[in-house]
Amino acid sequence: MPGSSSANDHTSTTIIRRTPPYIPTTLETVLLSLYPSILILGSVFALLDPSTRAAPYNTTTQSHHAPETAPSYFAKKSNLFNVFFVKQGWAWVTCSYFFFLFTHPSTGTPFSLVLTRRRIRGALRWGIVTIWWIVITQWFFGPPFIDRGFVLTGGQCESLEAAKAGEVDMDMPRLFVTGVTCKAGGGQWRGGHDISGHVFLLVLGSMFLLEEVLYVVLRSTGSKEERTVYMLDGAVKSAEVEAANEIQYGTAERPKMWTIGAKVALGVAGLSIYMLLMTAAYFHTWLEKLTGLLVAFAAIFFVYFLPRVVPALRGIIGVPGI
Ligand SMILES: CCCCCCCCCCCCCCCC(=O)SCCNC(=O)CCNC(=O)[C@H](O)C(C)(C)COP(=O)(O)O
Ligand SMILES: Nc1ncnc2c1ncn2[C@@H]1O[C@H](COP(=O)(O)O)[C@@H](OP(=O)(O)O)[C@H]1O
Repeated sequence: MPGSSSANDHTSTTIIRRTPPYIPTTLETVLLSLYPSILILGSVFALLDPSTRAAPYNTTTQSHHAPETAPSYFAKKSNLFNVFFVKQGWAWVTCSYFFFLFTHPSTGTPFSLVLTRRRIRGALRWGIVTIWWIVITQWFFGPPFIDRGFVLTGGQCESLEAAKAGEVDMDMPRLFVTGVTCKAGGGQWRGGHDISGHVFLLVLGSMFLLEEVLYVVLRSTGSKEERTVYMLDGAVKSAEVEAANEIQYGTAERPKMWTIGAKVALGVAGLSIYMLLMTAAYFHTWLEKLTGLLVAFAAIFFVYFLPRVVPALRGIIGVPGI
């Protein structure tokens, strides 16, 4: 019967009611509410903090006007965390994840390049979120989704100097230019809805790392955090029923689960969450932050929730730690 599973003994039948797979676990509920809370916290801070309110704000670039008048170090685009961490964000997520994947004892022999089932499935999940990151921020058969959305909602590249001099047809940039090439050419990217690329990348990258690392570590420390899945016959079971054969360790010889790889990945996720707070406080409108969040959550839903409901997808990309 969907929604339950039963265990028999000689005298009675115990019905175990399991939470449906599409309902987030306690950990996921905490994570899913953490992100909107951070965005609200940062935005409310910007509304209330006197120095942030007083600092001139440029609605075209969605940032504080000039570095000299920025209300904090983190309100400057040139801050080192932005330049070396967020602007290279996917490289940090990728490197820390593969370091974790190839050094954690639960996925295979640490520091060996042997491709176990868990490693292959982990790499596939990374591949899907990476394709999503590319489509949204880098390239989607031409300009990425963020730039296409900007143009579709009425935005364009305004190159005032060149237009004044009669050197450009103002309709051409509207069709062909991306946000990056527009700004690099001295134009102003204005008029449309600019989904926050920072919010998108920071939410996607950190939630990906947390989903991948926390379940592996919690599972191996015997946590009660249970994920459920639909089986092919519609029964709801614990995801554990599909766990790959693994070595059973005695208590004394159990390998360390909080490995350096797990700590580095959680460090990257933690710094991403801090930078998300800074982005929420000093950049973008409420709506741009919200759309960045929703576009990131779409991939998280596909990779971590849908496989629990669709066995065929789970058979390909699996569930972290299983
Ligand atoms: C079914 C699964 C199939 C699996 C196959 C998947 C194959 C995918 C291969 C693709 C290779 C990608 C390799 C990725 C490695 C890297 O990360 S290298 C690139 C590093 N670059 C970054 O990290 C840039 C991050 N920055 C941004 O995205 C943007 O600057 C921004 C933060 C979104 C802000 O944008 P602005 O325009 O500056 O506002
Ligand atoms: N936390 C942060 N720290 C510094 N700059 C940030 C930031 N969040 C956003 N920005 C800047 O605000 C602009 C819009 O960001 P996004 O659309 O990616 O959210 C980008 O400017 P540039 O494109 O001029 O670098 C980006 O660098």
